[in-house]
Amino acid sequence: MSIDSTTFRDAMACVGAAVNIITTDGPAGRAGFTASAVCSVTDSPPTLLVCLNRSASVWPVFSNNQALCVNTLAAGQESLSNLFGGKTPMDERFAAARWLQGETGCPRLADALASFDCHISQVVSVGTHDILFCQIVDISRHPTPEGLVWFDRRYHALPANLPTV
Ligand SMILES: NC(=O)C1=CN([C@@H]2O[C@H](COP(=O)(O)OP(=O)(O)OC[C@H]3O[C@@H](n4cnc5c(N)ncnc54)[C@H](O)[C@@H]3O)[C@@H](O)[C@H]2O)C=CC1
Ligand SMILES: Cc1cc2nc3c(=O)[nH]c(=O)nc-3n(C[C@H](O)[C@H](O)[C@H](O)COP(=O)(O)O)c2cc1C
Repeated sequence: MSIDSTTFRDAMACVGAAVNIITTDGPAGRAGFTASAVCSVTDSPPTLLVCLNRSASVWPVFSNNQALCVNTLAAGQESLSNLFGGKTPMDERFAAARWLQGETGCPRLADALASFDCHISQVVSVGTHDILFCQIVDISRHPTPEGLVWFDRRYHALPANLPTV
């Protein structure tokens, strides 16, 4: 059975995922984009993966810099996610938030739920996307996390503590 992309996307729309801003800086310059296709791979060595469409304007920058920071967004950062979700000039994207510099030199979002500073250790191309395997060199976390999930084509806030029933 062959599955068309609308059927695939409609099904994927009901698979909830965290929302992340992936940033980079280095010889090819600074860039960032929003990604929900982010996943833990292994804890030895600590590794995650990020799927990046090769047609995205940011692709050559990530491809050349070989380092990135995965900034997982918190509730309240929906507009920042939309800004990094495409079409907006890069300086405008970064002007909308406060950034620190990570160990790799990549921008770390000051108020992120968690930030994973990484070197890109391996790249595998599948269809339209590159899977970037990222070895983590530093992690920072927010003290009182309130999560954000992309589900059913919109954002949903997750409170820090669900009331007990
Ligand atoms: N993996 C990716 O490249 C993703 C891209 N997006 C893009 O963000 C925009 C808004 O997202 P939605 O309203 O959720 O759009 P949508 O209705 O096009 O997609 C629904 C779901 O399908 C998956 N998806 C969408 N485009 C994909 C792609 N090119 N390759 C692999 N999986 C894909 C994602 O899980 C997405 O949440 C769209 O333009 C979409 O293409 C969103 C999520 C993941
Ligand atoms: C919620 C959300 C999740 C996204 N997830 C991904 C993703 O996992 N991988 C990807 O390549 N693009 C993803 N995108 C689209 C990119 O953010 C967008 O293509 C990127 O900002 C590049 O756009 P540009 O070519 O206009 O710069 C997502 C967009 C949104 C709004």
